[in-house]
Amino acid sequence: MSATETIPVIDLGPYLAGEPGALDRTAQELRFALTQIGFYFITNHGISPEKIRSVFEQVKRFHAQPIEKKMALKLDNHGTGYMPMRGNTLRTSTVQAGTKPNLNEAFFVKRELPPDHPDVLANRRYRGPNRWPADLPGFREIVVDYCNELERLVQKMVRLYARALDLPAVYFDAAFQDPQFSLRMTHYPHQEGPAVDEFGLAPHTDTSFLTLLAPNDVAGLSIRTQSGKWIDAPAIPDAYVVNGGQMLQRWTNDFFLATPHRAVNRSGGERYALAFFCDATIDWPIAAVPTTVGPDRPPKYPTTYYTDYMVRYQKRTYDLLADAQAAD
Ligand SMILES: O=C(O)CCC(=O)C(=O)O
Ligand SMILES: [Fe+2]
Repeated sequence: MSATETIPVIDLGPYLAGEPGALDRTAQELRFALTQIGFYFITNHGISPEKIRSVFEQVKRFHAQPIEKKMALKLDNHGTGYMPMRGNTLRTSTVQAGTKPNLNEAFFVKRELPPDHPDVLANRRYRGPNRWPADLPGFREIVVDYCNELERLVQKMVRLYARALDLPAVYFDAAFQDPQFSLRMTHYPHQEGPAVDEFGLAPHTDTSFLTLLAPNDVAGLSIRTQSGKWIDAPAIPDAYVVNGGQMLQRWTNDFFLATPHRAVNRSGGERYALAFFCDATIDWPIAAVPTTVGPDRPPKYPTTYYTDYMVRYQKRTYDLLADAQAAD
């Protein structure tokens, strides 16, 4: 298989260990991955398999609750809480029109903010309090700890992004000091039959700067390569799958890709997924970095802000679904 039809594997070990030369060498691999494929695996990322396993256990535990318990935490306009099966108003396809509602249910958590945080008191959009299940002791601690760990990993990874863009290594440090993130804990039931327009998660691109998908024992993710071919992501033990989204395209003037992908569970059993979507600090202006613009390459996007963008994105995908239902 050619290099652009394969998801590359990037070993973060040497870079994270501070080996001389590893930063730039790894950044070159990242540059290839994000300009040619838009997806890559990372190994030796420092997140222990036990920790990952314990979060998967919590996801399973969450979704095993009775529907009334889950509905009590129904998704709010901060994007936190529970989204029921086929009730997917927020993540219908932005890539392929006319698909049925997604066959998954998901629970969303953002950064844990104290109840007296000014943004919480002001009811600032996307800065609301998390909606925790009342009867699952330990759930919150495990999930918050996992988010904290991934946040720290992203803060190390953005140095690779900076070097991959020929910028000083610390270029993104300030922007990612207090990153805006969302952890999506998804349950995909087994799907029967060959329905072509029904997906666990329909073809889409993420909105994020980067998404970290936890190592999954159950296959189901496919990505659309630049040649237009859908390829299945292999399950590589302990390796995260990483991809860029629409914000990364804006940061890089389309130099880095936001590759369409989808999920279908035909494993015969349940499938769970943990997607951590990460962006810069909520107020950071998102504009093409200097090395991606020039006289022959004007900026393609106006300066973007997370809140405005997400409000518009959610409205657009919601309207898409409303239109699709009206047409039924
Ligand atoms: O289930 C997966 O493997 C992919 C999930 C995904 O693409 C998403 O949540 O945005
Ligand atoms: Fe995705």
